[in-house]
Amino acid sequence: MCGIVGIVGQAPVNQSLYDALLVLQHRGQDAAGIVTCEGGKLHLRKDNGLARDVFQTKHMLRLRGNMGVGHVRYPTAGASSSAEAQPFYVNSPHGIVLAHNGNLTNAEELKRDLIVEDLRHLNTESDSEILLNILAHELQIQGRLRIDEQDIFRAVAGVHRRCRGGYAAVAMIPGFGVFAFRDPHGIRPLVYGRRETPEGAEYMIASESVALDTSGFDLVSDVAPGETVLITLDGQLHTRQCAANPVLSPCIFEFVYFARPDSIIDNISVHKARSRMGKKLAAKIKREWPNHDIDVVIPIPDTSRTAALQLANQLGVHYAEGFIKNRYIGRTFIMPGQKVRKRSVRQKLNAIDLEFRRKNVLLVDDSIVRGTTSQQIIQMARDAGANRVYFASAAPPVRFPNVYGIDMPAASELIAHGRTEDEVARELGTDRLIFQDLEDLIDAVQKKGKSHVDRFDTSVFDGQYVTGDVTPEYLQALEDRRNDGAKEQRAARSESILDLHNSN
Ligand SMILES: O=P(O)(O)OC[C@H]1O[C@H](OP(=O)(O)OP(=O)(O)O)[C@H](O)[C@@H]1O
Ligand SMILES: NC(=O)CC[C@H](N)C(=O)O
Ligand SMILES: [Mg+2]
Repeated sequence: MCGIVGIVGQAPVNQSLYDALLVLQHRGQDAAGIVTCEGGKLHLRKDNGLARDVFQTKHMLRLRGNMGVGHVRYPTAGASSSAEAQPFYVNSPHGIVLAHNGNLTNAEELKRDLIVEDLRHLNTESDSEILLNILAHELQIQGRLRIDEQDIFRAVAGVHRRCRGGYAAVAMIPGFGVFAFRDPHGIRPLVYGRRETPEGAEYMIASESVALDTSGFDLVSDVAPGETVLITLDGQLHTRQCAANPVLSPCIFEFVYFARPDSIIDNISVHKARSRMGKKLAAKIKREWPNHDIDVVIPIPDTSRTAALQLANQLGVHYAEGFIKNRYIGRTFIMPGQKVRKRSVRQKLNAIDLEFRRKNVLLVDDSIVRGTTSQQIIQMARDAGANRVYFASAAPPVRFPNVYGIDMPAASELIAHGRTEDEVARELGTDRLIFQDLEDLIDAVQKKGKSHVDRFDTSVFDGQYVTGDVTPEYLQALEDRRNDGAKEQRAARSESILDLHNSN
């Protein structure tokens, strides 16, 4: 997953872009970048690392201009080298900058077409560079010296015709404006908001509404699937549906894990969705295990807290924070490589023994993916003196790869792949394991049928991919290319940067 942001302001936007990236950091910890536009000139700073490390005062001072685009990266294609940090830039036509969240499923085919037919050069293995070049080509064939909003809408329509997969993107053209588009299934989230200033209105487009909140922008709307939202330099907003058959099917895993709880995605509060997941899980426990002997419910910080608290309330069981999280360690799931993920769980979480000693504990997590966290946490609970250690997951077992922007490329690395729930329980070493049912998860996110979203991408749970183009051969090739071993080998090769002048 990645976080993206774009702003058209009435004053310098560097600080607001930086602030937005800080609150979107949970979506990507590998690299960060900002491009601003000052008159006809673009200023770039991007590198590997967290936003707070990538942007020093000297960089911020150079990021001048009243519009700009920012990105925090969690790689799902190519390598994690700084050459693939975003935003990407392409010189022709007009100079385009782009930041992308998601993953294209027909990247290989597009790459071939770009090189052989569109005569374009690609310098990295990133699918985002492909997306940018498709956009550039579709704009180029409009053949206009002075572009207007119709040219942009036609170019994005071309992107939708050619690209498959998940893509929420923000782009910028010097002297023109910032525009954003969401794929025809709306798989990845994207919102925009408005802020009034004495000089006039300013707009921000971002992956999550929390970025708008913290910079004082009022949420206007989600970008609809297939829609383009364009803000010209003079502050005019234009929107247009650019896809032939848009069908909103957002990724349900955003609600389970990715998004911040204080965000609202497609009109659904992530916090409330997680609370309802806790309620549903409690109902399942009451139904299937009426005589349970749970003494205490303990969440695995951070993401599971909301669901765990509700679960405890519904069961009428004591809730305790038995694990303390080191606030200086980031999210472990989105770290690159299994070795660092494993080490980080232990550095990140430590048990308070007295909450465990001689008790039957129910540990609650939002999801079990590779099992890295749960396996270690169950052992830690035993070491802390727990009598029995039960485990509940607010999501169903993750059994299938994700192809739309979450780096779960290899089925063989998923602990529940090809295993029954009992086998997973044995593998994790828990005395009892309870998974949420998929219908209950959907119901929880859908506000019990009250939401306008009537379909989600639930592929990691049921193997049904909403774009309809994901074949077993594609999944096999993805697994071969991006399993942990292959990624390690790729990381060892250094890549060259061909880009705008990058401040250092
Ligand atoms: O089964 P696994 O492969 O371990 O993945 C699942 C775990 O990873 C995530 O936590 P993470 O530490 O990334 O972030 P959090 O602090 O937001 O919970 C998620 O919340 C689970 O705890
Ligand atoms: N997680 C994402 O959204 C990744 C975006 C893009 N596919 C990349 O690897 O940089
Ligand atoms: Mg977690």
